[in-house]
Amino acid sequence: MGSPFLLQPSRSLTEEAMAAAGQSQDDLKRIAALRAVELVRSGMVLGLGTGSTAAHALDRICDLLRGGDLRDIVGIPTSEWAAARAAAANIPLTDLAAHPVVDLSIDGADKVDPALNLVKGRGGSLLREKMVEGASRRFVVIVDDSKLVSRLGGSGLAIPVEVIPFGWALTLRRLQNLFDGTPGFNLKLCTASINTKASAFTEKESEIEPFVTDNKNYIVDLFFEDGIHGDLQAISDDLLRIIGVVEHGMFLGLATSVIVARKDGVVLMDKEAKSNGF
Ligand SMILES: O=C(CO)[C@H](O)[C@H](O)COP(=O)(O)O
Repeated sequence: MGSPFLLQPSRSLTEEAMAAAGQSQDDLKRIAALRAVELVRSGMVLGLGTGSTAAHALDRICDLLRGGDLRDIVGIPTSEWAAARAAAANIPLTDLAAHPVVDLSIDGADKVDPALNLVKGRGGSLLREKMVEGASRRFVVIVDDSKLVSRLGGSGLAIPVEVIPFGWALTLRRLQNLFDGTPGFNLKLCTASINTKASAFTEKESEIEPFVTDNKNYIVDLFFEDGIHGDLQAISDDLLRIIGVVEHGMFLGLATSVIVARKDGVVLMDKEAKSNGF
């Protein structure tokens, strides 16, 4: 996979660098989103991402529809949030049953490693995101450069795992067992309050209020002090083998390209140019 997915800038990088100078993180997210939306064509089936960066893409698509520059697109939302926002923007919605192949998905990420592997799902939408983006011909990730890491899972940022509520405490112990002996490993059930995390080993199942996903599941956050080491695909396989685990937030090999907005310009990466700009 190579140049077909490299985006051709509509403006020179120098001009873009000037525009980006002095911009806030949200401005950078918007710049990345606008570049991704340049790939959208009339008639496409679009995967609609979730989060503050994806919101900029949704807004831009809405503007293009309103101005008549885009026609006949349909969107598959990756969350209830995206569905509501797209509906408010008059983006016609569909689903994977009607459209099992998605032309283009555009979404943010929490972290991106040099191999274009991602951590996603801090908004709790990882399952639908992975289903829609995994069904996409192209999955374009939009980030500001704070999301770039040399290794997934470090810097206090968890890898979320979606689990079935039934017997969640047992599932959590199985997750603990999987990483027993891993230095700096910790895990917590994600609670409804965004700022508080319940320690699953010290509180009873009935006493905590878990965060509930769009699919009515819970999230267990996995923390690796120094990032996640080893064969990520093997770790993914091990996680998915645990009964009660539905999905996890490592998106391995799914991103076609990543658009990174930095203060000094925009870096476009695809699978062959993966070290560009890191
Ligand atoms: O995976 C996601 C939601 O489940 C988001 O794309 C990710 O959390 C990035 O969010 P933001 O664009 O707000 O920084």
